[in-house]
Amino acid sequence: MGFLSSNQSWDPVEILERMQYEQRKVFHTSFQNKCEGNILNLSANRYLWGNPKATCLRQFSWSEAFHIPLADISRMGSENRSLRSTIEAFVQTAATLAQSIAEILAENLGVKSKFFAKYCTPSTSYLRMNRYPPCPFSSEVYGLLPHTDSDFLTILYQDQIGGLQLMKDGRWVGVRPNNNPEALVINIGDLFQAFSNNIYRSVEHRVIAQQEIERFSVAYFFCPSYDAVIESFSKPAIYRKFSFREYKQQIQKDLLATGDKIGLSRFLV
Ligand SMILES: O=C(O)CCC(=O)C(=O)O
Ligand SMILES: [Fe+2]
Repeated sequence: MGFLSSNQSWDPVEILERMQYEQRKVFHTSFQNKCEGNILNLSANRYLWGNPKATCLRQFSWSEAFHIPLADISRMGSENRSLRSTIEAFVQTAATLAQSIAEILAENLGVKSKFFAKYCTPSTSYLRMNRYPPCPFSSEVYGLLPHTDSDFLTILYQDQIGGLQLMKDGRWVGVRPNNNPEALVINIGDLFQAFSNNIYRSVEHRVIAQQEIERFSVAYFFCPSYDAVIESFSKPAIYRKFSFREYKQQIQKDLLATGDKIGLSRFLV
């Protein structure tokens, strides 16, 4: 048995180191390969770069990503065996953590809910590997445009470079990389904001581009199945109830029409 088949016993630091190594390897293949090859053999090529809707530098994200529906992991072939087993190990840990945090956050609202166990599973969630290449005009362009995440919560692992910022009391604040190599960033997403009736807020965040060095991060988006209905735990509800499918479709529609995600304000009562 090789090292990679024994991932059950990897410790967390090992998983994160492996993730960084594998991520570098796949991003450092040619642009053409990433764009045209569907190299991860997903149900559709989920390689993204920049922002197709940008009409000026300020609207452009100086980054590339693989956005992986976790239901597709089983499709990843033998040429990606080590990446796949690393993602599986990462997901196993992140999924357990996300489930516990979601339950604790719900209990804190006084809700003892089976919702997350029922509707949010590893196969309904997503993994996004991000790379931010060095940017010659880093003061004029974002690494990743300001946005909120369209999920319940996000578990993010960032390397030591820095650049992530979040909006706090009307100001952008840096989320500096932690010296602890196991540190993860937990982010509340739009769905928890709706579920908690604005008690928890989906944090707006962005990534600053770096001039000299590349940066990597990996995000686990804790999402429900498409038919799950998200509804406020208390009355009167600020947002009408909606299915996750409806939410995603509305975001796509708005993105196509305006170039921007409008998000929860579409669902105000
Ligand atoms: O790279 C980061 O630090 C943030 C990534 C992020 O916000 C995302 O993938 O949604
Ligand atoms: Fe994000």
